[in-house]
Amino acid sequence: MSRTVIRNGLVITAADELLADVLIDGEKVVALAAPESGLAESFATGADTVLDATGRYVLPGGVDCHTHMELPFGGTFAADTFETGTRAAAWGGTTTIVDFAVQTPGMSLREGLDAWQAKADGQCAIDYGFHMIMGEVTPHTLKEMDQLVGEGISSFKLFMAYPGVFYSDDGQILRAMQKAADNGGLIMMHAENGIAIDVLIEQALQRGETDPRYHGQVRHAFLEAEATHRAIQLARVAGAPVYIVHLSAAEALAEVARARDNGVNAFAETCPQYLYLSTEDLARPGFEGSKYVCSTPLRPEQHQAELWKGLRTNDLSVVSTDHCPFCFKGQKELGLGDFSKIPNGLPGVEHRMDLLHQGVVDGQISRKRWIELACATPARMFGLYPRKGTIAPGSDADVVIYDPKARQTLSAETHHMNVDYSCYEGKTVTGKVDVVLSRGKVVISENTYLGHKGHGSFLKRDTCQYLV
Ligand SMILES: NC(=O)NCCC(=O)O
Ligand SMILES: [Zn+2]
Ligand SMILES: [Zn+2]
Repeated sequence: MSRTVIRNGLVITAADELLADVLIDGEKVVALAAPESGLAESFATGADTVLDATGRYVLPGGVDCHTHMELPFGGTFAADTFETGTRAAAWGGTTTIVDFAVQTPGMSLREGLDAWQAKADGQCAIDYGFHMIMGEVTPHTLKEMDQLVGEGISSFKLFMAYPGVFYSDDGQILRAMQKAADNGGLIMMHAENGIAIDVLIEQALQRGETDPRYHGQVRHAFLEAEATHRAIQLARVAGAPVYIVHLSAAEALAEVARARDNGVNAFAETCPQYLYLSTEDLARPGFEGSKYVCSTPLRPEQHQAELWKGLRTNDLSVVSTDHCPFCFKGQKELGLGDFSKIPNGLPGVEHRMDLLHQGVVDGQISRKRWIELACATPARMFGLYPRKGTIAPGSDADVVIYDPKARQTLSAETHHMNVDYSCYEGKTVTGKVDVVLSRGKVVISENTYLGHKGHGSFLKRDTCQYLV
């Protein structure tokens, strides 16, 4: 078993900031020691690796609880495999992902889960877990939910959008929520009124409105708010918690805030794209806007201030990426002449820690809140805490040494995601990952990837640890 010491850094967790040495034995953190205590020196005599973090932050590895490696969508597949996507995550200081296994209608949850386990097994650079997308709510799949919770797949995504693909109606949603209330599962909701959106898509296309910007117009903020409200009320009736994914509209946030003010276990995440990008990007000339097509869609810029506020008040509890990359060439281009055929999703798994840190630099959130949103709360929400999401004795040694002063310019030329464009091309941010450890192993150092596929292990998760 190898020993590692990280010396003299500012250790930041959701709860504390302290100058400390971090002592790691094998895959686990064993202690945090005051630099003047002498503990690190004696530990270091037997240590294989001593890392100096002077002037830098020492952070828990990021937990990205919403990614889609290899997701089939609109006749194509998300361009990152588990190998390339988890490697890119590591480059950006994320050491855990929770991806979505997919149950295709007509198949069982088990078949879907087995297929996704096979895609990920032996491929990942960092640890990974799975949520289950329920393509169909039937008596059989409802029963399977119990088994999956017991196997560490303790969260289930349902869709109020995409009729004919993943869509569940209110009765199906209620049944799944009742089941979750019983077995401790957490229902994750894609909250958009897909039936109404499909009418608006048809009408827009009939008017000849085919450009990417119309994707944002038909997926109206009111239809996100309406679905969010409905999901929360259904959850209340079922007596289950609900987690709204990829929230982008201020109106939807208001629904979550209102429910939370009334003590409801309603939670929501947003994503960096909604904090930094807008309908202006969807309206870029030519077909450039297709690079920004995702659902829920980007909103007008004024929504961003509301989302940052939600992150401060905890009406938004998590920042995930919803990483779902499609190349511009050959994939986004499937929607040339018809915005509804553009595969939905943006690349982002590599940049979440940096883009949120930019929120610290800009005075939007504190350093501890940064770690709470990106590491601790996602770990708690999805049953991984304190193994993941913090630096404490007994935690996995998933640790990032972060330079808060370094400047970097984001670009497709330099990113590691398997996609031919960057949503943030040319954007300069302050802060950069220096060193990343995954379960005690250095996987990124001196601008070099030192990890390997297969290092990442499957995480059997507990149920949600975040209920009020
Ligand atoms: N969000 C998105 O546009 N694509 C990924 C699938 C989903 O999360 O709905
Ligand atoms: Zn979704
Ligand atoms: Zn998603």
